[in-house]
Amino acid sequence: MISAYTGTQIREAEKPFLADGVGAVLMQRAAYGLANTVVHELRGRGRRLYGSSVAVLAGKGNNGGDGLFAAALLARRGLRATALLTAGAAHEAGLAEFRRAGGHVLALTADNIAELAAAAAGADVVIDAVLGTGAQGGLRGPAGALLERLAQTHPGLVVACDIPSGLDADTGEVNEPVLPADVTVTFGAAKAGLLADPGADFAGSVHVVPIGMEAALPEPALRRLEAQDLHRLRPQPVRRSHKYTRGVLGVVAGSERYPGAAVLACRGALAAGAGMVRYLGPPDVADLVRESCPEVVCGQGSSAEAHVQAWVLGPGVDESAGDQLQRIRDAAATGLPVVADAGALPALPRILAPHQILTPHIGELAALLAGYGVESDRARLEGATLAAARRGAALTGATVLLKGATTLVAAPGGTVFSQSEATPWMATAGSGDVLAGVLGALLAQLSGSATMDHVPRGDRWAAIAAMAASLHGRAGAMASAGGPVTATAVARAIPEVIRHM
Ligand SMILES: NC(=O)C1=CN([C@@H]2O[C@H](COP(=O)(O)OP(=O)(O)OC[C@H]3O[C@@H](n4cnc5c(N)ncnc54)[C@H](OP(=O)(O)O)[C@@H]3O)[C@@H](O)[C@H]2O)[C@@H](O)CC1
Ligand SMILES: Nc1ncnc2c1ncn2[C@@H]1O[C@H](COP(=O)(O)OP(=O)(O)O)[C@@H](O)[C@H]1O
Ligand SMILES: [K+]
Repeated sequence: MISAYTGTQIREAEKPFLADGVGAVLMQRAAYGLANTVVHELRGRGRRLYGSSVAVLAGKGNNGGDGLFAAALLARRGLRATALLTAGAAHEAGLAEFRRAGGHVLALTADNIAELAAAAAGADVVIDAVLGTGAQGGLRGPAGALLERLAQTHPGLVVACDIPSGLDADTGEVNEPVLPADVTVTFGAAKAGLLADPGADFAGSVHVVPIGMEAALPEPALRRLEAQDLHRLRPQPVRRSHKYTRGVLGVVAGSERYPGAAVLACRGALAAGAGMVRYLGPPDVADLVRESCPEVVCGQGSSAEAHVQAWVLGPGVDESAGDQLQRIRDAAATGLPVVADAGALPALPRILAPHQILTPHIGELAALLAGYGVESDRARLEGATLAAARRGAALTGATVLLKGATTLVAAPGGTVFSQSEATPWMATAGSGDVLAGVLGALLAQLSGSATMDHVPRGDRWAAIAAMAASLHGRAGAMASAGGPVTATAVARAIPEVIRHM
């Protein structure tokens, strides 16, 4: 599991070390980790260190200090190093060490922005050490103009020191201009803003460098499940399992207008190992489900009487599908774990509970929040997805799984998971229906299972949702292998992912 923290949490954890006078030691470790990553990345690109060049953009705080010490280490390993001081002043000890190592120093002013941007753009490596966790809002002064120009020139390898400057470490919100990094080397622990959109767009791959203060960290602000977590939490049939103990899932999905969504939700559920899938919906849609997935037991009855362990509600249900909406309301009233997707979102009661998992994309979340009287246009939410998911969970009382390039799962109690295994090829119609089915199958199998004892009680529903997002993302990435992928192919790849968990 990756744990991520706000900038404030990290700074609080560092305080006792600073009081003990070991701040400089932490900075040395940070700089060493940053320099090593640069070396590793250059070698990975087939470049020799000797004769390569590095430009460090250094602000006046400790983030600039990290960058200057790292650039000094690189200069001692044979790189031509230039420091661009973006704020007039610089970290004193860092700058002195940089000069001792033979680095060349330039000071940014309002008059030499173009010249310095060109100098940085010509370097093999740019280290962005303008602002770190001490940033207050967007970059002020000529540094902003420098980053903007540099971003337009697509410089060589960009390595962000701790976080890309201008990115909010707590929220992932972006104060433009931000220079997109190929790699972010972050110190002590990942920052939450690196693992939430739009921040994640600018972070590149994230390397965490331990600096010795990790034991002092509190509960993380955000978590990410990794392969070993999926392995630990995955449903496992035992020798005497039968289909009813494996978990029966009820699916209320599809309508005359969108029959395919029912098929895709069922495919996702079957692929993720439900013991049995019961489908409820209009006769024509049921026929299509039967033809596509003969394993599914279809009916037209009421959801109040169905014997299931969990529900998937809403994929492909539109507001004209009266019977389906009634089934959705009845299923939600059973008190069983529920996945509420698409057409189910507007049909639910106002006050919900954590075992009711809403799966909106950003547009659906905007509509949901508007229903609670929160004015929120889609673009604004896109700029602050972490806050949006949290808000949705807090207002509804449900667990909210916000779909996107990064999928966030927010529990009403405050826990947030972030999963990012998916590929943009998965932005294809029906792939969300498959996710709903996968999540439903996990709920049906895991809601009473002892495997979930590993997870604190308040986090269990969110953990199951995060697991579904991870499985779905991994399956999509595997099926895509860098090319187009259909929702059906995503579902088909799920068993393979589970097999290799
Ligand atoms: N603590 C430790 O021991 C360790 C910390 N570590 C490192 O330190 C980093 C945090 O360092 P930090 O606290 O010095 O803050 P930092 O991000 O450099 O920025 C503050 C400076 O920027 C300025 N400034 C702020 N906003 C601005 C804006 N919008 N536009 C322009 N300027 C702005 C602000 O100036 P002011 O606003 O106060 O005038 C101030 O001078 C952290 O990310 C990690 O890299 C590691 O070495 C491990 C050990
Ligand atoms: N750019 C992207 N990168 C990775 N995954 C994405 C991207 N865009 C969408 N997805 C994923 O694809 C799925 C789309 O779901 P959704 O929007 O509900 O589509 P549909 O309703 O057509 O099924 C979600 O799981 C989402 O996380
Ligand atoms: K930075």
